Amino acid sequence: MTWLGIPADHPFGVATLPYGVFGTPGDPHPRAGVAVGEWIIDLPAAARRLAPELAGAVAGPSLDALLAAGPRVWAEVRARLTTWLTEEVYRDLLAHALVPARDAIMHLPFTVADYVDFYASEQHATNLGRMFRPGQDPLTPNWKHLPIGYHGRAGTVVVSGTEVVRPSGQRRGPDGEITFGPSRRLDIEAELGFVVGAGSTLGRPVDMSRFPEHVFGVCLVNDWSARDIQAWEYVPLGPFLGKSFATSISPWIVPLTALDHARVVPPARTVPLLPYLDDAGAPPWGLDLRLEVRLNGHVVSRPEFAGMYWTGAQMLAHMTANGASLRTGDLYASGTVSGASPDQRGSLIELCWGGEEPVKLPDGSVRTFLEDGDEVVITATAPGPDGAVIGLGAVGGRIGAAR
Ligand SMILES: O=C(O)/C=C/C(=O)CC(=O)CC(=O)O
Ligand SMILES: [Ca+2]
Ligand SMILES: [Mg+2]
Repeated sequence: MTWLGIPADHPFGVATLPYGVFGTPGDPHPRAGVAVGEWIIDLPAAARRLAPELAGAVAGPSLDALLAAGPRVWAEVRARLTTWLTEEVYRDLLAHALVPARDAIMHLPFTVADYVDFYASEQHATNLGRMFRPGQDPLTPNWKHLPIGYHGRAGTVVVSGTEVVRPSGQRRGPDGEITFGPSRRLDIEAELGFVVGAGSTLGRPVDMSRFPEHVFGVCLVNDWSARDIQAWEYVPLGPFLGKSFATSISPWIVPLTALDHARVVPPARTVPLLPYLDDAGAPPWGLDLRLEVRLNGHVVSRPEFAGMYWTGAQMLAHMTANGASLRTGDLYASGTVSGASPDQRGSLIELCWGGEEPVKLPDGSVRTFLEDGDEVVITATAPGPDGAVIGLGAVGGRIGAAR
């Protein structure tokens, strides 16, 4: 219980304590904050007064120093925050560092080093395979042997709320004609992002068991995708301009430790895995996260992360299996979270089946792909201790007309 008087089921209760970077109209300089209820704890201000030895780790205009500080410092900061919020003696001492969340302007929380996107949902991969590669096996032969991924564009990762300008590019029309112009099949992908804190040494693979030592936390990701540009350009080297124009992330990074109660055993593996990916009997890293995707305020999908075939720990091990090193600020996303039922699909191309089955919204409007002015918001929650709800906040973005 906290003296702040937050309802037990608040998604940003004391069991969550996510980290972000904020400014206020009165004090716009970006600084680290922790969301709790309807408040943000100004982390540098709190540390200066209550924990000067931690001030260096939470200083600066981003979370970069905290990410780099490593798991011992992450645990220490979180323990202090919990003490400050639950022990009455800190009420007056912390008061100066509390800022109303409604006043905050949120910034990109960390410097994105590399950005990798995986493809970990069997249902999504199957659905896309059917649409993009009709007549072939929807799952490629490698799919159950390794978590497929590609390197995306770190420099165009943007914070929730940033306008997404409709991309232009080459596309092939139904008659085979090649034209250049604004995408006509602009889509979303609802994903979970893993934020790397502590880096690793070049040449040394990172074992699955080291996942919590390197991954600081998670955020929500919308991997905006121009399906017409993608379909024409991606053979044989994979996604390029169809996805690099913008990738939105939620402003609050939920620490991995806040998801302890959400850990579940991932789906049964139907193909034997090589030792570096074999997680049978290992501490499970499936995550019971419930996502919601809203288009112009209407829920269009409720994907469940627990059904993802590959876990964040396996993705980390695979990403470094060749000796590639991790850097502070690396972001890797799960791939689109899609479930087995049609109302659990994490992209519009699946929800409208390539345009054949338009989605009807309760306000009478109909969508296949995104129109200018459309707004997409993805939220998620997970179970916490003692019935608490762990919120991941939201990632939202509105489509602006092509420039
Ligand atoms: O199957 C394909 O050719 C394409 C798949 C995607 O566009 C999905 C992608 O970015 C990975 C993912 O989000 O699962
Ligand atoms: Ca994706
Ligand atoms: Mg993208």
